[in-house]
Amino acid sequence: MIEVKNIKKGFGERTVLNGVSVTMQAGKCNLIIGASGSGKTVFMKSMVGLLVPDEGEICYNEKDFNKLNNEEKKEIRQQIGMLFQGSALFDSLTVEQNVMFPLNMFTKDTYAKKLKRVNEVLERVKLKDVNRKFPAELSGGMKKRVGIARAIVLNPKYLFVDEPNSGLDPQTSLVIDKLVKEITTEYDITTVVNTHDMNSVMEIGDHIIFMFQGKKEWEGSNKEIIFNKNERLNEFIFASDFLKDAKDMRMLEQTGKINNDRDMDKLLKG
Ligand SMILES: Nc1ncnc2c1ncn2[C@@H]1O[C@H](COP(=O)(O)OP(=O)(O)OP(=O)(O)O)[C@@H](O)[C@H]1O
Repeated sequence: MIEVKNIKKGFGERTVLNGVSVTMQAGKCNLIIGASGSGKTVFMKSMVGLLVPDEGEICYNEKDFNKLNNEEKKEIRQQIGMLFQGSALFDSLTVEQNVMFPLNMFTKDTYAKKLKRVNEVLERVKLKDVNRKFPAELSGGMKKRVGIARAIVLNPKYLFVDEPNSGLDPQTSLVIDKLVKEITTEYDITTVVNTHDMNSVMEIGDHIIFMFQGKKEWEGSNKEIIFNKNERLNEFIFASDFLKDAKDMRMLEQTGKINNDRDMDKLLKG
């Protein structure tokens, strides 16, 4: 369980996070949305311990991460998988070596055991015959899948994903979203995703946190977001492609019918 309690973080004069409190839902996809510069990345970096908040607590199982000793921090870190923007694979390492990297760092397993695990997770993300390839030889979507394989290789309890769809076409984005959602449910992971992508919000957003100027402005589910009455959130979502879907949903509510052939079942599924 991840509980964020009133965290504040600034750089010099600039306050970036201004008292954020939220509980990430266990075994669900928790999405952080908000305009560029609203503090999403700083928030995520604070949660994984890459940044130390000026005030407040980031609690894993009710213990403040920043008050743990090094050994205890290492234990939590081992339970955290991360998928960075752009996948952040090591260019000079093969796919197999990239995915094996966390196992080399955190385990003393034999090579054979590590290789077995690497192949298991590559299979899970539906990648075959890529062990010997280098990242430069892969498509953007394949790189993301390698990144996901690496993020789950240690069987994490927590998965942090920064902008999973950046640089991907809509079709590939959907595949990656689906994979993140499936893995979250299958392995009972608490997943936190930073995203700009409103399609992701509808597809995988079990719990959505809307950030505005360093504060949590709204939180709710992907069904609640459609009919929300928060002005700032509506301004944000109406500036995106989501507008069309949200308008359709409202019309459906008001008139009982929609004026185009969009797949409402798909939009409503949760
Ligand atoms: N290390 C740093 N030093 C100084 N300022 C920083 C630092 N990291 C982030 N900031 C500032 O904090 C603010 C929030 O940045 P952050 O990257 O969290 O935004 P974001 O919501 O993730 O934006 P985007 O969607 O564009 O990635 C920005 O104004 C940024 O310039």
